[in-house]
Amino acid sequence: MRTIAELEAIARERLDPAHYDYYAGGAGEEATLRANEREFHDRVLVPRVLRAVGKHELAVEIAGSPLSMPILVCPTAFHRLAHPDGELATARATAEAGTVFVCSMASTTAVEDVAKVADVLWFQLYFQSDRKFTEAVLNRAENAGARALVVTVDSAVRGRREREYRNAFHDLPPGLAAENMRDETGRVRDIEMPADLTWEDLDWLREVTNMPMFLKGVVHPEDARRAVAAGIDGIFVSNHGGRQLDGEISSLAALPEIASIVDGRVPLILDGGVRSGADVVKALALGADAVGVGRPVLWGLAAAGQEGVAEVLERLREETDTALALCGARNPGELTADLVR
Ligand SMILES: Cc1cc2nc3c(=O)[nH]c(=O)nc-3n(C[C@H](O)[C@H](O)[C@H](O)COP(=O)(O)O)c2cc1C
Ligand SMILES: CCCCC(=O)C(=O)O
Repeated sequence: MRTIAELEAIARERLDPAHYDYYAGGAGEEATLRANEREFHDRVLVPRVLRAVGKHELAVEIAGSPLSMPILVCPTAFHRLAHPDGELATARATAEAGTVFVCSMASTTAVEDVAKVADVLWFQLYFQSDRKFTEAVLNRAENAGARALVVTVDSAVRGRREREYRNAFHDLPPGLAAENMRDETGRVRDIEMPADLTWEDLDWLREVTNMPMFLKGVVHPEDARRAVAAGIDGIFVSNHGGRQLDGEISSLAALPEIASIVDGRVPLILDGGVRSGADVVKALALGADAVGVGRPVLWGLAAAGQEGVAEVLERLREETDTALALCGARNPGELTADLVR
């Protein structure tokens, strides 16, 4: 199995440089993008020994969805830029790995088609000010079989991504479209960033869907507290892979305080900078119930389609399995904060 770094190198050769930059890049000077990975390296594991870990397991359940391992695939836009099979390839590999695929609102394959090949499907939403349209998209996802809604809240406006400006990357190539943005006339709408979204709108969202609802992009402990009070079903502790607010706290650094405030009342998913099984174990030890991966999946997809995504997910599974046992834990729930310094 190739490493994630090897797959990224292949992806970089294969991709149009503007598309590689779109995937790889972050906002501003990319300080937060780098901090996400650095934060994992700056923390070390202090494993326990002699704990009879011969029978250990990785499966977890999050908001009623079964995951064969505490790793899910984050929503990322435009998979058909990476590979002609696009989201279908990613969803198939994720189903094979037995975990959750979060379909982006900005997928280049309609959520109904993704649902046909996915196993456990969640749907990510950018709230649109046209509520009728927003409700219609949610109905499409729910009717297709999505089992949870992930509302992205870290994107009141789009982050300033210098690589996109430099490459003048504004549009998808001909033939590709954000298929969930088609209205009843078949026209594809532009995706609006939800600048005026408030907690009250979340109440409305909960009325129009039965899916459990996650907030994605929370890093302030007070927002986590408020989310729990508002009856939210789970939180993605995330800075959008460093693509929104440059200078923002790394997601791993934000996690412990949020875990302490939430205190197990709702599941926490950490994303941003997860690149190895040791990273997964560190995040779980510091309070995450699962982690999400974004770019590694895109590198696998661009390098080798469905096979490449499968390679990334299997590598992360095997590394996590090894790291868990070497830390003296028999399941993700046995990973505790004292294992990380
Ligand atoms: C190319 C790309 C596109 C993304 N598109 C979305 C999106 O459509 N919706 C969303 O909520 N997050 C999106 N994200 C953020 C990811 O869901 C996730 O938070 C981030 O990639 C995690 O960091 P990592 O790439 O270091 O694993 C995107 C990230 C990347 C790299
Ligand atoms: C309009 C699509 C936005 C995708 C996104 O969230 C990202 O590029 O980070």
